[in-house]
Amino acid sequence: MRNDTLKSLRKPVRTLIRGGIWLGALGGVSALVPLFGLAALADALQTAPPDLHRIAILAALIVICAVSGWLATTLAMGLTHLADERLQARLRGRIITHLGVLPLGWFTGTHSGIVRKAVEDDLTELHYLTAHHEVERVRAVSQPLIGLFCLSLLNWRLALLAVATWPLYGVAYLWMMRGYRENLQHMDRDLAAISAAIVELIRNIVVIKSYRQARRIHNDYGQATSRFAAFYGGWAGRTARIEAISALLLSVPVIMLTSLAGGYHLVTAGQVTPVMLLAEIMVAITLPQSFQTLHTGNAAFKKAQAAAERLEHLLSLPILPAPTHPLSPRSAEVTFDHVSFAYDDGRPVLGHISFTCAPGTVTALIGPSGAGKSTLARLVPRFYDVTEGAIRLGGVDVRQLDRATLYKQVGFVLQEVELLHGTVRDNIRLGKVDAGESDIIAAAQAAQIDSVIQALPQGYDTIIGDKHRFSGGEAQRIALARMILANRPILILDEATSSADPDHEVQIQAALSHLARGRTVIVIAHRLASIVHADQILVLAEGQIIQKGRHEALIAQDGCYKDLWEVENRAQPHAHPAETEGALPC
Ligand SMILES: Nc1ncnc2c1ncn2[C@@H]1O[C@H](COP(=O)(O)OP(=O)(O)OP(=O)(O)O)[C@@H](O)[C@H]1O
Repeated sequence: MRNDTLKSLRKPVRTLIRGGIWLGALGGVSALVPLFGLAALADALQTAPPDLHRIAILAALIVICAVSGWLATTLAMGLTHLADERLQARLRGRIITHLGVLPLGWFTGTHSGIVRKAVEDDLTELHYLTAHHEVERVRAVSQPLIGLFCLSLLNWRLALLAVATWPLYGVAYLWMMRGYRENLQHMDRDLAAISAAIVELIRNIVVIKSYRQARRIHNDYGQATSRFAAFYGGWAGRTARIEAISALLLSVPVIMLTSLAGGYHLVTAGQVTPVMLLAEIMVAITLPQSFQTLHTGNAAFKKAQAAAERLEHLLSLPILPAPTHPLSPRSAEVTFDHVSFAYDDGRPVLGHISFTCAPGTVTALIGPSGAGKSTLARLVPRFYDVTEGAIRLGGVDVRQLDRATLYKQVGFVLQEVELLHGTVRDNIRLGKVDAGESDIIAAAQAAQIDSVIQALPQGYDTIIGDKHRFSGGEAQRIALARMILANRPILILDEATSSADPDHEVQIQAALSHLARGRTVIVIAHRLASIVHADQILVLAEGQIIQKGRHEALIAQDGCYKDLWEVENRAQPHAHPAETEGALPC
């Protein structure tokens, strides 16, 4: 299965790789000819008088074979590098295209690591395999085989002599690899424990320090590293000793000594000539390199297989289906028609939700944490597709709109405001790429952020993330300015005031009022005070709408909303949203 994945990924460049493999084999074999040629040359030089014609032919043959061997190898590498380049370009293209059609919801999870790993690490693993390993491997296999075959043509004893130390090496190698897989898994587990301790330390550093728990976390980290050191020290020590012995068995001096000792007997017994022995030595000393190449190549191959599987997984993630006959919405009305939704785990998050947002009205969603407010709001711009029912924009199912039309209709400002690395101007201009300076400034003014930007030494040219960082509330107002510029008829605002302090919240509310004017807005709110004028308030609990209506109507009836209103009014005027929310009675 693993091999199939790798094969199918590399199928488009298979011909180039095969060409590289054949040329690599040719290069490996050609590189052997000079070795035998040198031995024959030594023989020719011994004869008296020297046969100059034979010497010249041999010398020319040696040079031609050495050069053509080098050429074949270079060409082989050229072909495999070309294959790799095409494969990388193709895979990058496929990744980018696929990322472009994945549901937006996929990106809100913790998936950025997968994309980074795919684009950086996994493609690099494939690079080594495609561009280098195939040619190196075919050389590593063909050279010893042909070398030994030629030696056995001269005298089978020479071929045996060339591999005399191999059985000992084989035993040492098998000994070294005993329990390799289990030990590797053990090592992975220990390393994962160390990583977890580091991640825990970094992620929670503020909490850890403020509660003086640094020592406990250091202890966890210390124990994890000690466990790893104890295990790895034992394994690596044993392996290193055996590796040293096996390396010695394949070292040039040991091979030469063995060849000379064995060769001496063969020469004195008249079974081979000294020149034949010279050829044997030259072949024998090239063999360990082949072992080394096969050994490292095998590890690279396994890594590439795992990388191919990860890439295949990424590329096979289900995409957001595109309509075959896209339609256009007839108005900015939003309708939820018996919508149910469950994430991949299958647990129902929303059940049979129905409501309509008339064009140009504000609908507020409230409810306890985990009620499904964000999920509901994110279904409109198709972060995910509904499991049952339908969401319609201007009477058209969102699944019948092509992506460009959908995003032209629906704008969203989410909990995590994303400002890109670039100037403030460019960040606002994202809303409308051809916007002029006056439009940008007008949008920033409407979003109550212009004065903050103007006060910066570089104003709208300030690079975000370089020397300047905006506060959460400021970042949100920049995102709102962007949205004002984008001028979408339908807006989804998810907890747009959550990271603002009370002073900033007033400004954000002003920006929101400007933005909401004349648009259909669905806003997730944590403070009821900010939504008392909403045209419609939906109270959600456990994925169901439990109350619906305007503020006045809702506080006039017993229920969750009235309780919440009382809790909020009893609480300190500027309670943090989460505090009020934690006190939700429903
Ligand atoms: N990507 C996801 N995969 C699986 N379950 C999820 C995912 N996102 C949210 N959930 C679950 O769906 C339910 C509703 O979550 P959601 O974020 O929509 O609630 P919420 O009312 O917006 O909460 P909050 O006010 O805390 O943001 C929760 O049980 C949550 O654990």
